[in-house]
Amino acid sequence: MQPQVDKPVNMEALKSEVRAALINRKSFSCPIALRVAWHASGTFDKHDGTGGSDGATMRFEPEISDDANKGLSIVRDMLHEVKKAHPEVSEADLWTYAGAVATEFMGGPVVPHAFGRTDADDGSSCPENGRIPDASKGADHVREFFTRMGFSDRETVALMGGHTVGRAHIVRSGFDGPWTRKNLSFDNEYFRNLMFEEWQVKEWDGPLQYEDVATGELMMLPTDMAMRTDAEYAKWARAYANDQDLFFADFAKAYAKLLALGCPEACNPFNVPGVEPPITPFPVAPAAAAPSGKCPFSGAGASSDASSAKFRELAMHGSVGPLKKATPAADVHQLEASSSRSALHKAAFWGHVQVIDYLCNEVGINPDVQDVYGDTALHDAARFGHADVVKLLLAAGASTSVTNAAGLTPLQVAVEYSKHDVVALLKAAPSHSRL
Ligand code: HEM
Repeated sequence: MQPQVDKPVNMEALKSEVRAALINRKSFSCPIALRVAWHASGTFDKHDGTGGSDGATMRFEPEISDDANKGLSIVRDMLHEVKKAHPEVSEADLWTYAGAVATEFMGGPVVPHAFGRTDADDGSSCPENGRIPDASKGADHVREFFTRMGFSDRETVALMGGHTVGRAHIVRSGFDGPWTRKNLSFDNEYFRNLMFEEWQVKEWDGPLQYEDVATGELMMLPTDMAMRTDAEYAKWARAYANDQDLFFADFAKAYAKLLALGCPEACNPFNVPGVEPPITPFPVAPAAAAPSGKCPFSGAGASSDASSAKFRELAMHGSVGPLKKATPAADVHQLEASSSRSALHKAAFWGHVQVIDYLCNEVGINPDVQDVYGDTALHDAARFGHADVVKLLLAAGASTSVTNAAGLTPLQVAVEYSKHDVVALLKAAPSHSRL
């Protein structure tokens, strides 16, 4: 078990540092932080007490390679500086805390959260893969998985309301599109869309998903549709569509319960005086088996051009097909006014290899443009360990010698974030500069 530093947590500083890590001029990462905390916790099995967020086991094999967790390790890197500044907070606590406060940052309810998780040393306490529900399945599957975690139907539907923010990405899950129009705001739009819009099967060459009949711009997964077609689930989905306060109250309790599953007693936020109890009690796991230790962007500012902003957004989401279609109408070199970030920066940040290939080799975007932090696309790719992106950027002639506002070259950034593959690539790269 990782050594714990015994010092009180400065909650005010921690919250504002997490906020700055998730909401800044590079990205608005609250939705993915909400999802990471759910995936870290949603492996819990009430029958034997295995799984759950204690141990931060998503850092290790096999959990790190579970298909469901594709693309999620980036959040750990986003929180790297916060972890460094707060050695008294375990990674396991930091991930769940980030999920809880991300909800609040997006305008959602305050989610009760308590510390006390520890970090495992290795993957020996990882649950087996396949414990996160499969989006292509129906109500029976959803009920089986959430009952295994210890949730009632009402709590399950409230938790599914997490899809009111963020979107699906073909490159991560194979699905595509947002559930809501205001997908960086936490509200009950997911339930209003699900229950009051008309939905049809989307005609495309991807997996089964649904689109709204009126515009085709919104989507639902098969598991989302189960919240409408299953009578018991639909009762709660309708209630939340009609009453946002009820949704907020139920989501806060259900998500708080989720984040504390399988964790030491200190992490149970409902033990804190004044915090309302969860809707149904915590599942009691057999003691012997209990694990011991383990949004403020887009905005092409003054030079605003909707097509160019759309182009950058598609690059950010890794949607290479639509990006190609959007190219003729866009000023592909235009930088986002608020951040000086190009489409290349945005794709490099999230590791979208196909988009980088297209932008470097067909569009010809200058890879050495620096954003407001002085970072080039190579700095962003190095920070998050996107080795394949680094290779493409180097092949496109990206400079290895540009320093960012912190005085660091891409190589120094990769060393700081322990991205060993990228360090090797950058050390082997011929040193050159276009500047
Ligand atoms: C039956 C259960 C669930 C299934 C099958 C499911 C499936 C998915 C899938 C396929 C995606 C798209 C990922 C991507 O392509 O980037 C996604 C995204 C997301 N999920 Fe779920 N999910 C479930 C439950 C939940 C719960 C309980 C929460 C939170 C309380 C949640 C929060 C999110 C968020 C915020 C995103 C957007 C992430 C982003 O924008 O990067 N999901 N989910």
